[in-house]
Amino acid sequence: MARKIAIVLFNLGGPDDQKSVRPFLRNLFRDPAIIYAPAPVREMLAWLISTTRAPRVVKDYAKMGGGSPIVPETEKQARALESAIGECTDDVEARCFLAMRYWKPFVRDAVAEVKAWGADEVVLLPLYPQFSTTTTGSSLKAWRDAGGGEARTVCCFPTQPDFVAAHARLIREAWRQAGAPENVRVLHSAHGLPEITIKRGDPYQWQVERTVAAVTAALPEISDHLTCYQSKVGPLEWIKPATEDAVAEAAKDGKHIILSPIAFVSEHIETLIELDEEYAELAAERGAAGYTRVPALGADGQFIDALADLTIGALDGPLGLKPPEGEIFCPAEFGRCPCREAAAGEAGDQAAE
Ligand SMILES: C=CC1=C(C)c2cc3[nH]c(cc4nc(cc5[nH]c(cc1n2)c(C)c5CCC(=O)O)C(CCC(=O)O)=C4C)c(C)c3C=C
Ligand SMILES: [Fe+2]
Ligand SMILES: [Fe+2]
Repeated sequence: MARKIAIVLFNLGGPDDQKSVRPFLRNLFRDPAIIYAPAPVREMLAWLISTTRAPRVVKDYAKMGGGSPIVPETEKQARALESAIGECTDDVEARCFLAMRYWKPFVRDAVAEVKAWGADEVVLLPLYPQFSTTTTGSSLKAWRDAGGGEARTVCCFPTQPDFVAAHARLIREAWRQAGAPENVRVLHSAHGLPEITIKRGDPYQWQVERTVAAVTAALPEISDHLTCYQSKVGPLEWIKPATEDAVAEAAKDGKHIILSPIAFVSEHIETLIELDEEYAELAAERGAAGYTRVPALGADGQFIDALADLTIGALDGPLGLKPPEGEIFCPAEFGRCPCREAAAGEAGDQAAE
């Protein structure tokens, strides 16, 4: 009988209609991985921020048909990944389950569905290429808290070769479709984080830089690249440069901007509204020579191959968390990356043998 492999795809989730915008935001701001404050203060802040932010954000979701496309987009990735695994392995029945952190289908729903299906093996595959305590860390904790149990776990994949090649190809295609302008600057835009999160040892920014270095190396025909960070929320200092400032600066320098979402793997509010509307308008206002947005990876075949490779690699490995690509470890200052914990665990096991 074929081995039943459950692949759990984690992402942030998004409201599916107008009335779920506020509770979705409330779930997000209640997360201790997002707001570092004692529970009563956090609960109060979550209520306050979601109540005041929702009316503005509802309008943005309305432009996308009322809700976020993140679940339908992840469903497409899930079906494509099931086919890809089926093509490269015998005796395996692979099924993907969606586990969204702040809206339906929730992580606890995925735990129940995986159990009901009767999986022989479970692979946890966060759809966040770069590890952050605010995303992957929070999702894996939610999995444990919901009684998901130990499973083969992909930590992150910032330099997975097919992932990097897919990004480079989509950037090259976008540039050529824009007429291959010479005065081009590629802005690799990642979701930002508060500086305090990085100071506490979050490896996200370091990993984003590794992704951009690898993608840049695969694009020798374009020499001008910049990494920047978008979607700032709240009063804290966030990591810089802000994408907004990078767009304005590139426009001032007379550049054609190619904007690539380097840390998102599907289209959602922050690509369709922030990149396609807000920054496109800013670029036009400031007189940029052009503005071309590279699509998110979505169900791109080469990206799906990357996910299949990560899944098969995880199945070949031990239970628990597998360091990214087996060997890349974040520097010691980023102690909150679980790849360091996994490495420390293995070293301990070897010493005990
Ligand atoms: C303090 C707040 C936030 C941090 C830190 C943060 C990190 C972070 N988020 C993503 C990916 C996504 N975020 C999305 C929406 C979203 N994120 C925040 C706040 C923080 N994110 C908010 C308030 C929202 C909702 C929209 C809004 O009010 O502006 C989404 C998309 C959801 C959708 O509905 O389409 C994604 C995906 C990453 C990768 C990340 C850190 C690495
Ligand atoms: Fe976010
Ligand atoms: Fe790491």
